[in-house]
Amino acid sequence: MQSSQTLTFNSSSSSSGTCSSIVLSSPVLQEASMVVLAKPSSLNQTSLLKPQKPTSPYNYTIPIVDLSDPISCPSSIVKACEDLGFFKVTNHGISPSLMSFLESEALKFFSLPQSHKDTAGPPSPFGYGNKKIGSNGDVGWLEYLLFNISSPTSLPLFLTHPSSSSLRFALSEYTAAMGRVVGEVLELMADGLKIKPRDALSKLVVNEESDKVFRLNHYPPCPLLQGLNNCSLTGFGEHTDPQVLSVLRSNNTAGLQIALRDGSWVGVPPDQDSLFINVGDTLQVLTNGRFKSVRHRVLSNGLSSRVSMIYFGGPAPGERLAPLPQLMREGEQSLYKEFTWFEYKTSAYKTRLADNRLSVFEREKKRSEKGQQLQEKHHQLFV
Ligand SMILES: C=C1C[C@]23C[C@@]1(O)CC[C@H]2[C@@]12CC[C@H](O)[C@@](C)(C(=O)O1)[C@H]2[C@@H]3C(=O)O
Ligand SMILES: O=C(O)CCC(=O)C(=O)O
Ligand SMILES: [Fe+2]
Repeated sequence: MQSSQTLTFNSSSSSSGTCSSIVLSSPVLQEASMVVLAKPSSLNQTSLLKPQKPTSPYNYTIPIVDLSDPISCPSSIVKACEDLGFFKVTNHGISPSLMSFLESEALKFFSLPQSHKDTAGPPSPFGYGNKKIGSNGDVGWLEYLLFNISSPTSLPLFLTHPSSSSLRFALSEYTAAMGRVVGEVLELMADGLKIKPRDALSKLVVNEESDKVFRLNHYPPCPLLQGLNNCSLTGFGEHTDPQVLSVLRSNNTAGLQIALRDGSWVGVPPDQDSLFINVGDTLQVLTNGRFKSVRHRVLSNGLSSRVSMIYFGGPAPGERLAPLPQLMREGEQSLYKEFTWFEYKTSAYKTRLADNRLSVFEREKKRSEKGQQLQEKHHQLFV
């Protein structure tokens, strides 16, 4: 087993960075003994640094769905969701100026003094967060703003201040546009799945009560990492998104990776003009596992700042979630016990980022199904 050494450092002097201490474990440091450059902080036991495999991060072609091509869209959406649970959307109609306006407003916020930003946190679960993700011990090299955009009254206090009016305006324009994109993609998906009504999926996430969450992530550069080859920093650890669909837009800084079905990781080339869609756990349930929620993470090389904005389209708290009957073949059993979105969220918030949040809702396989599976395995092995 590979041993790892520890380097704890402080980068609080970086112009845009606010992260303090992390621990490195890398092949580069194999020969080094423990080097402590700064006073350890509460996060110094967390290994955020990963040795990088020397393969090209872009050795896989991400499926592209061109929204201006209504003929090919439905089937290409379904294929991408079956193969990967992830795709890139072009010609989505969102103006580049709206995307860059929100990006610059987000950067303005993240450039404020730490003490100012801290007044908008800690996230519980909404608000400003720094390095800590969720409340169960996950950490990453990032700071973020998390908003519940389902109801205007749940916006954080700092956004109601006149000095935040541009950010508030950018957020409201952008999230409204994202709501329309999610609705359109889900209708095209229903067309591709050949199910009726067309809004069978979209109606879950576009109504008044739907649970809509929005996230602005800022991954600051990490100057002390520069020059360390083959190392990367965990910005956001691996996970699946809980909702139906998530729509991500980032600046042109790399870092996002997705897991293929065989568990290998591939880098997603950044493209600030496009949107990236993740299948979430809920869509996996609605399709009875035909679509899988995609595991993804953000690793950064510490060189430049990454800004991402993600819209998470979820159902209403009381919505009962089960595979859509229109998608079930004759005799097909649901893989999941029925549950409400409220029940799923309550359970999800007790989990760590990397956990499989659907496992508690999986149905126990019937004896006959288990027997059948064993027989199939036996057949594959010995025939
Ligand atoms: C560790 C956690 C953070 C998270 C809530 C959770 O307990 C497990 C799911 C996490 C996640 C991942 C996708 C989204 O970024 C997020 C907002 C969500 O809905 O589920 C986060 C949650 C969070 O950051 O609060
Ligand atoms: O910042 C990114 O690019 C991805 C972040 C993410 O997966 C999330 O916030 O759920
Ligand atoms: Fe995510």
